[in-house]
Amino acid sequence: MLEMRDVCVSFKSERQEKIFGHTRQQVLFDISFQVKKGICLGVLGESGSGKSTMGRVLCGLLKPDRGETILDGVSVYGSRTGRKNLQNKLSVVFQDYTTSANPRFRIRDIIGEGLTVRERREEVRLNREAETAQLLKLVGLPTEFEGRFPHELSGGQLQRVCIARAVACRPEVILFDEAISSLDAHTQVQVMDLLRELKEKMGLTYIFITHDLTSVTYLCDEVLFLYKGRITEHLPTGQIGRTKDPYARSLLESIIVFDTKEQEI
Ligand SMILES: Nc1ncnc2c1ncn2[C@@H]1O[C@H](COP(=O)(O)OP(=O)(O)OP(=O)(O)O)[C@@H](O)[C@H]1O
Repeated sequence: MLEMRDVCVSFKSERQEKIFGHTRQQVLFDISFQVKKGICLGVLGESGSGKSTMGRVLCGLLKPDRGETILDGVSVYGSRTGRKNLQNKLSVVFQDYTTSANPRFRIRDIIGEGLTVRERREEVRLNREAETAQLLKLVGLPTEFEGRFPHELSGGQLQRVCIARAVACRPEVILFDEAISSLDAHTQVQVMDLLRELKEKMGLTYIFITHDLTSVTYLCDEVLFLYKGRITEHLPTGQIGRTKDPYARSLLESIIVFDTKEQEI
């Protein structure tokens, strides 16, 4: 189980007052929630609400000012063991697949980064060729792609490679930060179907950060709303219509308006 307890984050503000020292802008306020194993938790909020900052705390990249992230009972920032535990169990897929895949690497080397993590953790030597072929198959890509460079793939195909890299180290949790946002609608659905399938097959837990309500309803079991750095609601996706969160309400209303117009046509 993954948990955040009373997490607060602030950044140094640009408007520093020399006489009184640095001023800080707080972006996360007492964030607490739990994600059970096998659940896909959607984190939804408007731009600047703190979603990516929360993601960075979750994946070990940003130590909070206060509070804790706990994975399977071990505090992530409390000790080196905590960070190792996180590195062994959590993978990340970012939005920008073009920069998160080294353009000079062939696809087999990109997937190989994930295999290296597994080799180190399990202290084994893997048959990389066979593993790469298996992973490409798993994400629905032809095995011949292993010799290609990133620019020789479409955006959707490259994001599948990034997903293959993320699952290559056999994680328990995958954090997706706007991972499908820059894909076209059709490819988004294909990638979400793939994510669903992988989750079932591998018993994975997902944290799915997005500003898109539709993808949350398609993929997530639970949804957490962030508004100006605070959690305003955490509820099962099936109950999303009951939300009182202002951002969620505005999103829901915009969808209803869209449906009405469609009917008028
Ligand atoms: N390294 C940083 N230094 C200073 N301020 C930061 C830093 N990272 C984020 N912020 C600020 O924290 C706030 C939250 O940013 P964050 O990227 O977490 O929002 P978000 O909800 O992910 O937005 P978006 O959907 O646009 O990516 C913003 O006001 C941002 O300017």
